[in-house]
Amino acid sequence: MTAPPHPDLPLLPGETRLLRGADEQRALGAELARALPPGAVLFLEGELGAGKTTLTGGLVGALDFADAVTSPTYALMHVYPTPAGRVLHVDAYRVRDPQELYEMDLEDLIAGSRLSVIEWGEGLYGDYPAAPILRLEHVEGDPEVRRVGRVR
Ligand SMILES: Nc1ncnc2c1ncn2[C@@H]1O[C@H](COP(=O)(O)OP(=O)(O)OP(=O)(O)O)[C@@H](O)[C@H]1O
Repeated sequence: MTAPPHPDLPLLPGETRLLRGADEQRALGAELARALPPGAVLFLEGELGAGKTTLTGGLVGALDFADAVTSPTYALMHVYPTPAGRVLHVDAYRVRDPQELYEMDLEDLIAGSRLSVIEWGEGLYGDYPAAPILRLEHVEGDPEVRRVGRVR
């Protein structure tokens, strides 16, 4: 939790990228997977269809996990056992009480994972100050593009 911010990420804080098509979205996920160290957390914010699952698919794929990645919306958490270590994919959107996350022993799960991707985890931003936050957005007038910005 006291890890320094990650200097080698493809996006700097405040920077934004336009990604055309799911392949570019996956490619950013792959870059992030390579840059983030073991135990790191990546926070994602983005409406329905903004590309969170696609980006996570690229991230997990870069760690040599070939199976399909699906949205964790109905499961709260998916666990992908990649050869590089476990990747957690958590959707905290419907978790109103942060206590619920603590009761899952999330902190220990995160510490023992290669990477943890947490959607809508603002209740945890303070606990993981070094973790980057990405905001994924649709681009008005162009359904073939997504905007990805690093908020922190
Ligand atoms: N950069 C991009 N450009 C164009 N289309 C994209 C891009 N990234 C993802 N998509 C497409 O957008 C659709 C929704 O993507 P995805 O399922 O990843 O969104 P999501 O944020 O996970 O949505 P949900 O909240 O429903 O789980 C998919 O068809 C995907 O191929």
